[in-house]
Amino acid sequence: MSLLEVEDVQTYYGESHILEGVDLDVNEGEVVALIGRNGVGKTTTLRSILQLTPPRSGSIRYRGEELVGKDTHEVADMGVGWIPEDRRIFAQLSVEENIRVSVPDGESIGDGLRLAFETFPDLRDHRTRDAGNLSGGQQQMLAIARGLVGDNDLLLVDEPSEGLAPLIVEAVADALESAAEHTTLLLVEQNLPLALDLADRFYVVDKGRVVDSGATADVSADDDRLRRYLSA
Ligand SMILES: Nc1ncnc2c1ncn2[C@@H]1O[C@H](COP(=O)(O)OP(=O)(O)OP(=O)(O)O)[C@@H](O)[C@H]1O
Repeated sequence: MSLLEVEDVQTYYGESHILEGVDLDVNEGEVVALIGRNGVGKTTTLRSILQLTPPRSGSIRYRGEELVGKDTHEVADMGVGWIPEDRRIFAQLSVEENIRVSVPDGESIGDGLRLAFETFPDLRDHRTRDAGNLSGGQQQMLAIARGLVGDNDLLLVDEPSEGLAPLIVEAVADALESAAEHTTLLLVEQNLPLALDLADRFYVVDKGRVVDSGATADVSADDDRLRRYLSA
């Protein structure tokens, strides 16, 4: 049994049929990338898993348990974390406070801070700064750190490199690699070389369906196999 099993998921926004039967699996410990053009349904796939936009039909099982029909907070409580495109850190809170509030009730805040700062030493250097004053890359690291200390076994990460300068993208990639030592990652990433570098396996989404998948070791970023789905 895979950690996450998505089967024939059909999701709508109103009457717009966005996901037309998405199938994918994520195994424990893996990094899996969802790739594809703008607007093909990658974010909607993550939102469907989280039950933020509940699918109209299909099945999404996490550790064998059906998520469709649950509330988002129940999915979160089961250990599925989300790092959305807009990162959603608390700009007015310090780096440390942002991490503290992500540690679930009953868990050790000290352990959470240790994990965050060991994984992202850069954040330790800025622990008292307001998160809103961090660079875009540091904010992304903080968002990932918050996901990590949230006691999540699966993190859904949406476009972590978006809007970041190339040097910062490298730092975020390192951060995701560190995160992957602790948790399973399902990653939406438009930056194909980055996605292939980070992930063990990929799924190509096009027009609301998975149209290709495989091991990242078997493809390269300039393969026609991938390019034909990714160029505009
Ligand atoms: N809240 C919404 N209401 C209506 N339509 C939406 C909504 N959110 C997204 N869509 C539409 O659903 C389709 C899929 O969007 P989605 O965000 O999943 O794509 P994506 O592959 O993640 O691309 P992007 O990188 O642009 O986010 C798009 O056509 C988009 O316009």
